Amino acid sequence: MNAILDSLRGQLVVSCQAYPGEPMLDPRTMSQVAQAAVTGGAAAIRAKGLDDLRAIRAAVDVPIIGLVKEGATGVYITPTLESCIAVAETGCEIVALDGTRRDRPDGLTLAETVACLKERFPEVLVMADCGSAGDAAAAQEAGADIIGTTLVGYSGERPKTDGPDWEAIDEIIALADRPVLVEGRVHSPADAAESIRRGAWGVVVGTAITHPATITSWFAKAVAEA
Ligand SMILES: CC(=O)N[C@H](C=O)[C@@H](O)[C@H](O)[C@H](O)COP(=O)(O)O
Repeated sequence: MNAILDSLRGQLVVSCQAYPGEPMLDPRTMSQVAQAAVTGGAAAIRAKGLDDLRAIRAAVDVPIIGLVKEGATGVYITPTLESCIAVAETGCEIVALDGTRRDRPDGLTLAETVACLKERFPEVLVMADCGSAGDAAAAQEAGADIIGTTLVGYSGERPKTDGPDWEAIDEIIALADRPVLVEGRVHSPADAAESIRRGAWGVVVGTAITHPATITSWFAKAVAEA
């Protein structure tokens, strides 16, 4: 078993991301958030953007799942081979990329993208962010090392549930012959634990740990409705 994959087994990964226009969109801030997450028990960090990735690489020793976002619709998570290479060059152990069956903007297939990235960075692992069980099956075939449920509810194939889409998650875990990281709307420790109980290799939590504006809105809504 690969040592990086081994280190993620049964573990929590924390996604540290801020979005355009937000005050926390700053590499130093994100590296501090990542350090705090590691202190709290994160076995790895997921992060986006080359500047954030470099700052986080300098601040933490745990594995990093890196990505870039190019736009916010369609295929936008590390969508091209060029963007995958740029992420790998920051020193990430794992490159996360769109793992759906949609056309990629550079015209390459997922299999071609994975093969070219691995030829250049043989040690790097590839996490395919999938939107359905169909995507997961295709991503395995294409050579991804890790299947992520990241895009379930965002790619048009599945409705966006309030919490994790357990039906899709169960299907993906049942068909996968390699590690599945449950990611997407895991909003509580109970959801995170449930992911592991259902057979996830690990679980990735973003918003509920690292996005104070959203967390605050949950509390503000509850207080307003009290
Ligand atoms: C769909 C998409 O673009 N997801 C992104 C992937 O990196 C991030 O915006 C999410 O925060 C991340 O997946 C973690 O999920 P959640 O924040 O729900 O715990």
